[in-house]
Amino acid sequence: MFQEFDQRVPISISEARERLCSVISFTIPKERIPVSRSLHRITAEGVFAQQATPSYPASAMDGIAVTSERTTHATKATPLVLKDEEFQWVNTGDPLPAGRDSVIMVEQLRPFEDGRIAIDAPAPPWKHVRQLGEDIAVSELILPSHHYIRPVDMGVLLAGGIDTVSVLAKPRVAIIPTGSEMIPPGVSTQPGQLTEFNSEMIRAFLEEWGAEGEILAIVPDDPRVLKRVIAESLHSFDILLIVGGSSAGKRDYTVDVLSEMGEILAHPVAARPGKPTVLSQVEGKPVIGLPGYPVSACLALEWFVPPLLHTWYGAVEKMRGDPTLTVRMDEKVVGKVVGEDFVRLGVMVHAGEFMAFSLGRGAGVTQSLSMADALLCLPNGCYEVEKGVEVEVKLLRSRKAIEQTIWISGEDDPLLDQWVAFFSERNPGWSLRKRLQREQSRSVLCHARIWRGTSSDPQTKITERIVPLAEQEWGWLIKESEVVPGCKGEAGLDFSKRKLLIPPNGSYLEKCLREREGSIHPIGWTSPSVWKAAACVASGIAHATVGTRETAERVGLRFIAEGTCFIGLAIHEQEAKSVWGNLLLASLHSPHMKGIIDSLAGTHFYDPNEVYL
Ligand SMILES: Nc1nc2c(c(=O)[nH]1)N[C@H]1C(S)=C(S)[C@@H](COP(=O)(O)OP(=O)(O)OC[C@H]3O[C@@H](n4cnc5c(N)ncnc54)[C@H](O)[C@@H]3O)O[C@H]1N2
Ligand code: MOO
Repeated sequence: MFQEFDQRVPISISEARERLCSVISFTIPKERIPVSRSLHRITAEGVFAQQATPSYPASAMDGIAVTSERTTHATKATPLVLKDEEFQWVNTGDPLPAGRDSVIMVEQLRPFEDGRIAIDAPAPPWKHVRQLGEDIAVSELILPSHHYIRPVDMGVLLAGGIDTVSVLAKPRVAIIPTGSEMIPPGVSTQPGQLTEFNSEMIRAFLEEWGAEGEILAIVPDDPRVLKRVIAESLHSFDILLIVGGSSAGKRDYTVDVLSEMGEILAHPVAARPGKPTVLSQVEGKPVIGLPGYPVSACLALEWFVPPLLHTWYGAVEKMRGDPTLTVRMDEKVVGKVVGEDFVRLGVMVHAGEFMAFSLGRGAGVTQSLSMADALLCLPNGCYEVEKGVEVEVKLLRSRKAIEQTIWISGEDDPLLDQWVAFFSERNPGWSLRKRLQREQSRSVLCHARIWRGTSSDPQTKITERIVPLAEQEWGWLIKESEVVPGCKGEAGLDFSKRKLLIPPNGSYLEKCLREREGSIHPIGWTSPSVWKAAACVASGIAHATVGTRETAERVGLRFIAEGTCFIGLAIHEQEAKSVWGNLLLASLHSPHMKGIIDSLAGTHFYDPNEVYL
C-alpha cells in the first residue's frame, strides 16, 4: 500500500478544488424559520412586505400639527397666532390628527403665557411628517433571494410585517473521527490513547461558515465499520468528512474504502502540511478524507470545505472584518447635524471606479441601512462633500458583492420588483437593485434603466438599445369609496375636488396626465416609488395616482384604465455585451421571466427578439 501511495502524483490545491467543485451539484432544501432566528442565514426567495412602515402618516418631530394652508401668511413681522382649535400637540411618532398636513417643531414656536401659540413662518405641506410607507410600502420587495441576513435586515423584515422567512437550509456535514487509539474528550487517557479533539474544532469552523456539523462516534481501525458508517451517513448528510487514516499506514483505510465506494478525485495534494488529504465523491456527494494531524486537518478543511459551501449557498458573499474603500461621490452631500453625520451610501462600479450616492437620510428608514453598501462619516460641523470628490467609506457589503451589483433606474413598477427578486435567484452572487429618485434633476448614474412609453416613440439616446419587456394597461388608481357612483371610466373621477399624488417628475405616466389640462392637483410632494404613491391613496392621504393594473390589485385599489403603455429596458449597446449586460438580458429572455410577466394583471409579455433602436 505504501508503494502505491507514493507513486501517485500530487495534485495542486487549486486543481483539486476545481475537480471537487465541478463534479458536485447539490439539491438545496429550503426551510421556513422565525425572523428572530434568521441571523446569518440566506434568503431562499425574494421577500415582499406585508405591512407598511409607518402604517399611518406620523409626526417626525415633537411639536404641533397644523393645516399648512392656514399658515401661509405667517412672517417674522406679522406672526400668526394660532387658536386652540387650529393645532394639536404631537410627539415624534404620533399619528397626524385628521385634517392636519404639517408639523412645526417645538423649538420654532412662540408660546404665550395664556397658552396661545404664535408662529413666524409658514409650515409647508407635509413638513416633518413621515409619510405612510416612507420606510416600507406594502408589496414592495424588501430582501432579494440569496441575501445574507444581517441584524439590520431582521429589522427590515419585522418592520415589513414578516415574522417567518424562507431560507436555504444549512448543509449537513458528518464529521467521522477514525482511529482505535482515539477516545472522546473528557475521558482520561491511558498510555497509547489520544484525545479526539479534531472533530470539535472542525464542527466550530463549520458553524462559523454556515454549515451544521454533527460529530459521529469514533470509528475503529476496521475498513468494514468505516464503510458501513459512510454508507449510512450518505443518507442523512450532504458532505462527509473523515478525520484521520488518510495516509499510508497499515491501519489507514480511508483511500481504499473511498475508491471502492466511489471515485477518488484527488490524493495526495501538493502541499505540506495536508498532503494526504483525499477528495472523493460517493453517490454524487463530496466525501473528504482529512489528515489526522490537527494542523493538516485545519488547513485542508479551509482549502476544500468553504468552496463547497460557496457552491451550496450560491456564491453569496459575507462580510468579514471592517474594511474601507475609496469611492467618488456621484452627488453632493451636506452634513445635517451638529456632531458626526453618518450617510448611508449605495456604491456602483462605473467605468472602473466606485461611485457613491446617498440612499436617504431619514433616521426611520431602516431600508437605508439594510440596502447600504457603505457608510460615510461626515465629521462634526456642517461639512459638505462636493460631487466628484473622493472619500474613504466603511464597507457594509463586500467589495465583490458591490462589483456584482447592477443598478437600474427609471420608472418603478411591480414588474421591476419581480424581476429583481428573480434575477438574484437565477444568478446567485449577483444582485439587481433599483435606484429611484425623488428629484429627477439629480444625476442618475445607473447601469441600465426601465423605460416606459409607447412602442412607437422610443425617446432614448442613439447609443441605447431598448429591450422590450411588456405591454401594460395604465390608468387611475383610486379608492373604491371615492368613485362617483353610477359613472364609468374617467367620468367616475371628479377632478375638481381631488388631491392627486403624482408620480415622479418626468415619468411617462405623469406626462400622459400633464397633457390633460388642469387634471393635476399635486398634494405637495411626489413619490419616487409606485408602491409608496399607491399606499398613500389606499390610506386616504391622496385621492388618486396613476399606475398599472397590477399595482392597483396589489394594494387593493380600484383601477380605471386609460390606455396601454410599453415597458422596456434601455441599455447602452456596448454594455449589453459586458458580463453583467449578458446576465441581465439572459434573465429577461428566460421562460421563467415570461411566466412572471404574464402572471401580472394587465401585463403581456412582449417578444424580446423584437429589438429596435
Ligand atoms: N509512511 C508515511 N507516513 C505518513 C505519511 C506519508 O506520506 N508516508 N504522511 C504523513 C503526513 S504528511 C500526515 S499529515 C499524517 C496523516 O496521516 P493520517 O491522516 O493517516 O492520520 P492518522 O495516522 O490517523 O493520525 C495521525 C496523528 O494525528 C492525530 N490525530 C488523528 N486523528 C485525530 C483526532 N480526531 N483528534 C486529534 N488528533 C488526531 C494523532 O496524533 C495521530 O497520531 O501521516 C503521516 N504519515
Ligand atoms: O502533510 Mo502532513 O499533513 O505533513 O502534516
